[in-house]
Amino acid sequence: MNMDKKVAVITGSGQGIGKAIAERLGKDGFTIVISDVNEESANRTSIELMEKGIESMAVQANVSSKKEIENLVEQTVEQYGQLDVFINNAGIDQVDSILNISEEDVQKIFEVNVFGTLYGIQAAAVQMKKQGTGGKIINACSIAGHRAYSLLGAYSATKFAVKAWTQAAAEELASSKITVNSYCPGIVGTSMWDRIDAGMVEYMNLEKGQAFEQFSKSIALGRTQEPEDVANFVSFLASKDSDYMTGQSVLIDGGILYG
Ligand SMILES: NC(=O)c1ccc[n+]([C@@H]2O[C@H](COP(=O)([O-])OP(=O)(O)OC[C@H]3O[C@@H](n4cnc5c(N)ncnc54)[C@H](O)[C@@H]3O)[C@@H](O)[C@H]2O)c1
Ligand SMILES: CC(=O)[C@H](C)O
Repeated sequence: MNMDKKVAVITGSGQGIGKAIAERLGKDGFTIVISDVNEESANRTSIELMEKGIESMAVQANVSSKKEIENLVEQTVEQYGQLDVFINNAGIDQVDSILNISEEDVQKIFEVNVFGTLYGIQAAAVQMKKQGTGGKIINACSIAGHRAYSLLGAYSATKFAVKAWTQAAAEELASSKITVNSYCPGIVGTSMWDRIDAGMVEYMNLEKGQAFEQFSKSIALGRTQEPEDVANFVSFLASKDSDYMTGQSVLIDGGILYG
């Protein structure tokens, strides 16, 4: 174990954007803790990183359990002695109309996207304050945290909440030299968009892939986003170069929304 190396935890990093962030931060020199509710994908991704020469371990954790997130931080510190960057990347989607959405579904998406992000901020901040070394907490927001989309009402509400956590936590933790920022991707071709497309085409009577295609037309740069496009920006947020930035939820969407 190299105690000079910084340690980053990424939730929901068994696949998709989280996995790309893990790979990028590993290349940047971080020791990486892969965490996911899906134990198999977490283990597989961690092994892939180690095969690339990146120091890594996997911890299965469901972000909607405060206890499991506290345990994730404990295991990280037990293994590597410190926590420098905590990325609340895990999130789930949901496609439904405002009139149809059920209490159970709203509860479920808020438990993961809103409560889960809060538990991550809390557990990471407690450890970083104990260390007295400062740190960086980074959250997954979205274009849907800047404007709400029809059929994505509950999802959008959760991402507005992530933006609120980011601002409040940034103010409260600044005196401990802990910064809190969010990345707000646009349309990234992961399994999340496969599910959103499937849900939307059913509602709108379209063919498979057409909802993704229609949304993608709004991207000024003319291509959909790769997980690596997001990871490149998160690399900056996790680095010293972002030290003077806090409380921001930054659009990284190829030019869909401006502001
Ligand atoms: N894909 C996009 O276009 C897009 C755009 C903007 C924001 N985002 C956000 O980026 C993040 C990652 O999205 P993605 O596209 O990679 O999604 P994805 O569905 O491909 O991957 C999400 C990962 O999170 C894990 N996960 C789900 N629920 C969990 C829980 N309760 N606890 C721990 N892990 C859990 C899944 O097992 C999976 O590995 C999400 O927060 C999402 O809202 C995605
Ligand atoms: C999934 C997501 O956050 C946007 C709407 O693409």
